[in-house]
Amino acid sequence: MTKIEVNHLNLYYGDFQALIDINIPIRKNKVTALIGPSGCGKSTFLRTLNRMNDLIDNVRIEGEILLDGINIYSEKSDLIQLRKNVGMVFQKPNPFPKTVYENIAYGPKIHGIKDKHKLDEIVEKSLRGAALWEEVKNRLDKPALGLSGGQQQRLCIARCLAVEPDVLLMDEPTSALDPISTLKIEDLLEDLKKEYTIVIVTHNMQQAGRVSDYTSFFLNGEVVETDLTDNIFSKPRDKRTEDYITGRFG
Ligand SMILES: Nc1ncnc2c1ncn2[C@@H]1O[C@H](COP(=O)(O)OP(=O)(O)OP(=O)(O)O)[C@@H](O)[C@H]1O
Repeated sequence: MTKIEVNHLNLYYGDFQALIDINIPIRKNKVTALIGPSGCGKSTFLRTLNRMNDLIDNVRIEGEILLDGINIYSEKSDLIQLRKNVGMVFQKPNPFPKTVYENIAYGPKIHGIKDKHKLDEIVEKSLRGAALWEEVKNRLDKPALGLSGGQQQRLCIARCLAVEPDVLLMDEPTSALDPISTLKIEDLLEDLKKEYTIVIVTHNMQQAGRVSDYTSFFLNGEVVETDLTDNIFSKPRDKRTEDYITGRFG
């Protein structure tokens, strides 16, 4: 089942066209990896999925992105609701300079939840969802910035989960982490996709192979091909994909 359908998406930074006629179906409860050489538009594309590019000057977008069949770029689209439904985790963990608890409770509070008991529940559930609860349950009132990098990144995932999104966007979420923390996040993705639809940008080909069900290969602002990850890695249809995954360029 398709969760997000991208139709004829073009994106321009001023005169420069960074995305060219992108068409990708993003399947519900699957992990879709976006791969491709530096500067080919992966992050730009990821940001179109929750309209983060709206925050950048001089960006123009054509085409449509349907989330559950509704165009997120239509005038009627509710941006606050969209960013709640489509959460984002960045390359570098970016917890707020607050306690572990406050990092998670912040979003639900903004969305109107005030009851302490309910907030406690959300904090525990979100931290469990991000496989972090056991490590932090005794230090909820301690600064989040005192956690290790890998813990901080799982905290950022928990912070997304706290507002009950449907989709998680991850922009190279493990590139700043050590191998063990990376493995923890990769394992976590396997669990998270039971409830969420996940789109992940990764430079790491092995990681794409390990964690994703589908892969889209980007090159110079275009999608060369999208297929089951197994097919992309074992029998790509396009020569350029083959050259990239076998390390001939990029
Ligand atoms: N805010 C911006 N203003 C102008 N051009 C931009 C902006 N952000 C990105 N670009 C350009 O758009 C193109 C795509 O960039 P993007 O960051 O999406 O690529 P990427 O595939 O994610 O790269 P990387 O793997 O290095 O992160 C690049 O040529 C980049 O220079």
